[in-house]
Amino acid sequence: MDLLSDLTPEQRAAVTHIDGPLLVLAGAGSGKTRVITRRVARLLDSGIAPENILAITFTNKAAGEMRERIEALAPGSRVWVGTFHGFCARLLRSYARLVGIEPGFTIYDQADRLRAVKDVLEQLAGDEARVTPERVESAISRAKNDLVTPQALRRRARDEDEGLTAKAYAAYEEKLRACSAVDFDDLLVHVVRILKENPDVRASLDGRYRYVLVDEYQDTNLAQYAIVRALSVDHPNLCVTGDPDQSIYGWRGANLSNILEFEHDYPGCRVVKLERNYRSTKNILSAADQLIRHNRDRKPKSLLTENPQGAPVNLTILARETDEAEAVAAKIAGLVREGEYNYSDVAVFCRMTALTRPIEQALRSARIPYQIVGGVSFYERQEVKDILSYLGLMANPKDDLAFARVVNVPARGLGKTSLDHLVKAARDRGLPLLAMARQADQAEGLKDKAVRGFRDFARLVDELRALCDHPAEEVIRQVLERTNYPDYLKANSDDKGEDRLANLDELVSAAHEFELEHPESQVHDFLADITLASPIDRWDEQTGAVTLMTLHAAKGLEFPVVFIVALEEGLLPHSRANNNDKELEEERRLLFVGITRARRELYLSRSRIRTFRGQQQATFPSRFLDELPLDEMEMNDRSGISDPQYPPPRGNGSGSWTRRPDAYPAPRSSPGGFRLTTAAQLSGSGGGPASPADLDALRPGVTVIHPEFGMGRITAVDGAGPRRKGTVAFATGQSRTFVLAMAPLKPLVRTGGTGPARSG
Ligand SMILES: Nc1ncnc2c1ncn2[C@@H]1O[C@H](COP(=O)(O)OP(=O)(O)OP(=O)(O)O)[C@@H](O)[C@H]1O
Ligand SMILES: [Mg+2]
Repeated sequence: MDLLSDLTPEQRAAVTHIDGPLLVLAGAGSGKTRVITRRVARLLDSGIAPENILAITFTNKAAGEMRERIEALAPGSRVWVGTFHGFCARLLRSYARLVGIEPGFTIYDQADRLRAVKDVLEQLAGDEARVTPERVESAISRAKNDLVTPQALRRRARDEDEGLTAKAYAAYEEKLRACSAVDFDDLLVHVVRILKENPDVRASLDGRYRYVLVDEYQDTNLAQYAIVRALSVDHPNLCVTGDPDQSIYGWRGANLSNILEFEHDYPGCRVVKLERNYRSTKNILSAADQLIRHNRDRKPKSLLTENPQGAPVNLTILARETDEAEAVAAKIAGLVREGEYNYSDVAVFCRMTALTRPIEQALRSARIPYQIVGGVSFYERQEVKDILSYLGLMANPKDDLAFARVVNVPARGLGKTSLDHLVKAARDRGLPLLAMARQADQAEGLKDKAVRGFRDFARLVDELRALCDHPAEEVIRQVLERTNYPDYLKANSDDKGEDRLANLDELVSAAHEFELEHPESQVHDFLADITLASPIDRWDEQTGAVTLMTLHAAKGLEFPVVFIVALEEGLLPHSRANNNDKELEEERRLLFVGITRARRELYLSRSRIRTFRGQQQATFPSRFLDELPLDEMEMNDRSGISDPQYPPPRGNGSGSWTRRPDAYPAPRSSPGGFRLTTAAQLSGSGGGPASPADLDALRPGVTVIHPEFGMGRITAVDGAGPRRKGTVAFATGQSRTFVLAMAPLKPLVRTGGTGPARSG
């Protein structure tokens, strides 16, 4: 196949550039990923050995696609293509001892890591801890990605909570070490250390990976940056591609300056810009372009395409989230019925996984096949995780987390108290739990029955461990048989029992497939492969199903038809981002990424009332909607409800977003409908203190409007009479407490559904 004929001159320049640093800086859908793939093929064509090439992509999914394309262009070549984490896991197996880790280390996934943080916090602070394990976990992750040590974090701590976080970080690190485990971030951090502290290793890897290619470079973090840099000193044949407008992982430590400073880091590097978009219609690109222009912290850049104008971008407003979901399902059914698209051409994106549930329900009742990317993944299901924990404990007898997970699964009469005794005894002696279980008779406070239980369990695990070098499939079958796990599952499941047994079969076939692909592999290879697989890897294009995923997971992909739902304040942008311009710009880029996934048709929607996490609330339109070219779009209000009047009468438009009054034409009447009206609208009063009737209505759970802070919900009410105070959580993310009798708070009241709507 001719590698160059279907490329533009700019793309060709990037593909044919062989030696020296190269930066491909280009907009969405302009062919960056295509350039990377072609360039690998071209390098091979020009005689470079496959083992000298390292191609890094953002997801395993992208890596798989790239491997396939390279296979088609250059059959049989063994180029290493994968994610940073996959690459580092591999390096670390070879060089683990250089950082004091055993090569048989276990990789802890997100859930394991949270479990470990919880244990550590409990140990340090008991029930007193004022910080949540989730926060500590993300602080640790952040610190690791910024290459900050526990000691350094401790020095930086400014208050008690931060001090506890730093202590927890140190204890967590110790725990991992004792369990001979590493977490996802460690994979990178350890490799950075190896490269830094061992010049000879660095030089030999630099020589081995002579040609390094990194896609989506705008989302690399400091550790990833350090790795790429260390591998490109003697052979700076580094090619990175990226689009600053698509940087959406800042919250996870990605650093945009890696790409912005590339020219400075690699002086004399070649810069190629790709200007033309090959993916989307003019209408879709125009929406993306207008939106992203609202980011101030950005170099101006236009998105151009020679593709057709296409259908206008559609924005539909529905009454409730269930209506929205049904509208999406009905539209998808219609598109497929008309014959132009298959289900697999369609994707539905939302800001958070929790928002997919109503969509799922609607698709199910419309009998539309769908697959979710990023929900509770197969390997996180309890029964699968149990069996994997047995495997983990076999492969790494120091894995205390795995021990604690399965010691009483199936039930062996080893409850929490017994385990606590064992943990204490193990800690006193500096032993792993499995080793302590072998000599459980020495542990203080254990009843005879528990001693026997622990020793039996240790014996079982030791017998199983003898099988460790057998193929994973056989090992799993043995574990199932010797633990009687299937019987336990049958006895302990409700109506899901069959599903759960089927999941175990699925696990056996996964192991079988893995062996076919990796004939020499052992149990820990299989485990590593599973742990590193991100949810998106289990997403299969061929299934003929609609894809449901978060905006974050959609990066790099493309679909003929895209729906983006729940475009509401507090969701997109996320409420967290409200008081922070940087985060707000990242939210805007997130929507930009979503929009630019669409090739031919784009449907945006929101609902006026949403029940989310158990709370029913009136919503505000996402501020980003006002930044779209509404006059070029097709607008469709099917809610039968008018927006609450905003800004309220005495407000001076101080909301951080503005609404064009004509943007969402409200229906004149809403027969049989349901309308939200503010008390202020009803009484015609301004923004002064609440009227006695309003005051009565100010109770927890009630949605209110404040002239300055906008919409919010009362979360708590305290005291009585004129000093009664209420706390309001605003849609902006702020929370404030008011003396209710003095505050200009207006409740949103529900009225009957007749008569003309007074919309704002
Ligand atoms: N020269 C070209 N001729 C025809 N189609 C092209 C050309 N270059 C790219 N494409 C197509 O345009 C689409 C977008 O390309 P690609 O995914 O490589 O873009 P990208 O820059 O990586 O996008 P993103 O920023 O979203 O990652 C793909 O379908 C690709 O096959
Ligand atoms: Mg790409």
